[in-house]
Amino acid sequence: MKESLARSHGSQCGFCTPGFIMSMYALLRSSELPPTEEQIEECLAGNLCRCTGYRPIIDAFQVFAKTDDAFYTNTSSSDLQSGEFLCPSTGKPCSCKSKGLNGAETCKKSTANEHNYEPVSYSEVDGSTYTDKELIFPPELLLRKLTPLYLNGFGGLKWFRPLKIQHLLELKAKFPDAKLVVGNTEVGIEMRLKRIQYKVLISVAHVPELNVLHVKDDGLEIGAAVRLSELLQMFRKVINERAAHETSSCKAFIEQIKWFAGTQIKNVACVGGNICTASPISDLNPLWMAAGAKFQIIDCKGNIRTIMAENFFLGYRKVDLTSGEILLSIFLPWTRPFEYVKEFKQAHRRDDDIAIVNAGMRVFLEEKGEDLVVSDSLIVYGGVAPLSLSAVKTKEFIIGKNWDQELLQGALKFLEIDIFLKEDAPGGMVEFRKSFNT
Ligand SMILES: NC(=O)C1=CN([C@@H]2O[C@H](COP(=O)(O)OP(=O)(O)OC[C@H]3O[C@@H](n4cnc5c(N)ncnc54)[C@H](O)[C@@H]3O)[C@@H](O)[C@H]2O)C=CC1
Ligand SMILES: O=c1[nH]c(=O)c2nc[nH]c2[nH]1
Repeated sequence: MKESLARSHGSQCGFCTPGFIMSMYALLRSSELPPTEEQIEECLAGNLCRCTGYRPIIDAFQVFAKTDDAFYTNTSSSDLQSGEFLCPSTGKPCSCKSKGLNGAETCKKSTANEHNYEPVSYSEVDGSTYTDKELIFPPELLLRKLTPLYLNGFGGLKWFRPLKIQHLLELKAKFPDAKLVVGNTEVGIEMRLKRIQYKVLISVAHVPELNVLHVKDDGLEIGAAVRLSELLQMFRKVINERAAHETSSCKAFIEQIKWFAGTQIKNVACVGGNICTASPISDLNPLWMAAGAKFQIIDCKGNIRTIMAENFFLGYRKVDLTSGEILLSIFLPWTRPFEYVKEFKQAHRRDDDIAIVNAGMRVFLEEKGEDLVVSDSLIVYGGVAPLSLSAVKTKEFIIGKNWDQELLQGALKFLEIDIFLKEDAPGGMVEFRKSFNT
């Protein structure tokens, strides 16, 4: 990997290089099959480079991708004699496949070779020529039995790691202002950069009730501590297994999680942390609201109440949770036939960037004679107010109307009323942001 990156001029100042290598290494080590080009791009999305640009870096790693060699030549794979190998660098049948990585005998016909560039073929780098494969992850760490933790830090800081919900609720009763933490992607920033001092921290990452991921008849139950990578995996699974009309929300979430953050962040950031932070530009909260999700909340005594996501967000980073309560789980209903959910995000850059404006939208249509009539809907915008904002008047306007161009033109007018940005609105770029709303 390092060699390929260097030969492709994918490293300049070198600062980002170890990160790129480790992301690629993690992908190769954890993939049973050669990764696709898309997976390679996805795994690098959390790494930033400010010197070379991404093209040479992507090029360097694409040699590890599973591709059909015939794409690069005029010869189709079916023209090849059985057992013949098509060299990815020359596009001609050759035997370079069987040679070693250090390359004395690798195919030398490439024109690129004149510039001392010898691309390595997948068979040489997928590890099949090595017998002693490295372990993906030390199994003893995976198998290690977790124990509850109680640690004391500087300045009287207390850190707890309960493993049972009952223990968590007892801690919450004893320390109502304790800060829960899972991925630490928000709390860490608050403590380090904003210098906020929390006296008591409770890691809820390993509480089983907060990690459930259940496929039910009417939807998906998602524990508040479920990491976004796990959720993404589950969404991908259910869209393959369930009727297409049921998973419109899941598809919208998949698309939005793609641009949420890099893999490293998605591996640790949890669903509940994103909801409870209630950031006005949260990428997922408009979707939970639009998709009709319900939140289950548990108090210190174990009482559970349910609230629609739509009613959970009260103001700037303010949610409907008392100090003794925590978010337990989220219920995402399957969509019905003629019910559609869509996501939207505009940022300065596609990968790894905070939204300027984002949205989640749902419409449920009913057949009335020849027409399709809007029976229910919810349109929610982020980045336009102190909280994820539901376009209430637009919803009222479109319900009961035929799904056509006239409805669209009328709805756009109501959106301008619902999503009103003052000239001095926090976040700036008012005209730019207005242009996305409609
Ligand atoms: N595109 C986006 O929208 C992105 C959002 N994020 C982050 O996603 C984060 C979520 O991930 P983590 O790192 O796990 O958050 P975290 O561990 O830093 O916790 C975030 C907040 O959620 C609270 N919290 C966590 N679980 C809770 C629960 N079950 N009940 C009540 N409150 C709870 C914590 O006390 C804390 O205030 C958000 O806080 C946000 O900053 C990160 C990257 C991109
Ligand atoms: O709502 C959020 N959106 C983001 O893009 C983000 N990045 C860090 N923390 C974040 N919170």
